[in-house]
Amino acid sequence: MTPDEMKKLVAQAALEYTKGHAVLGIGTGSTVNHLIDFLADVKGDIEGAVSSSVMTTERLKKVGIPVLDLNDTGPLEVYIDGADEVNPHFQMLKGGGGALTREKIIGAASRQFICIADESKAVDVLGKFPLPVEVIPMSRSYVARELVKLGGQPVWRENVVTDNGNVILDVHNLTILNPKEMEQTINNIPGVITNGLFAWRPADVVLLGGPNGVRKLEKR
Ligand SMILES: O=C(CO)[C@H](O)[C@H](O)COP(=O)(O)O
Repeated sequence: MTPDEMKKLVAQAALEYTKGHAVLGIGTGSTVNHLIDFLADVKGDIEGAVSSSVMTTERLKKVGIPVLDLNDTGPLEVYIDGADEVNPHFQMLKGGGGALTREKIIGAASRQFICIADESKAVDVLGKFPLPVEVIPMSRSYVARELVKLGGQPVWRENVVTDNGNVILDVHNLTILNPKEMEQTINNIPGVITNGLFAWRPADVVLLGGPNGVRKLEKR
């Protein structure tokens, strides 16, 4: 089974969590794209979705699902999104697709965060995948120097402008033994909008797709 087939499998399994909810929060990425394709088949049950990126907005509109403003919907019951890494505490490293800030906002505004990923994303310690940090353009070099002081090697994701008009530094070689502390420390650097650690707001349910099917991990 290819990684993409595993993503498709797990996306289909996530449909269970959309039942009974007229408004959904929808993340960004190739796994979520499969979910949107499945949602197209049940769109009669969906009033609309709050989208975490321009890419997701376009895809939702294409399949005929109305895109709603989080300011109008109020708190959401469920947010479904992928991850670049997820640890045994359901803390995630996200933002490979550059949508981390809106993803973090919708995740925070939702009662349940469902993480969908292929099983290669499950790790013991976060940080092998470079940690994305969204920064205001004028602060890029300053923030990069501060990230070096934390032991990382920031690389500017050149030619990428986020949906919020900012830039991204991908931080390599960080040892993230305490994800909550690292999330807070990086977010305290002036110029940082947010970073891709989802430690303070971990997932509530993790669905992992693998060759033997979907493994469902729920918090006790
Ligand atoms: O955080 C993200 C986008 O900003 C994605 O959820 C993450 O990069 C996983 O993507 P994919 O489903 O394509 O593997």
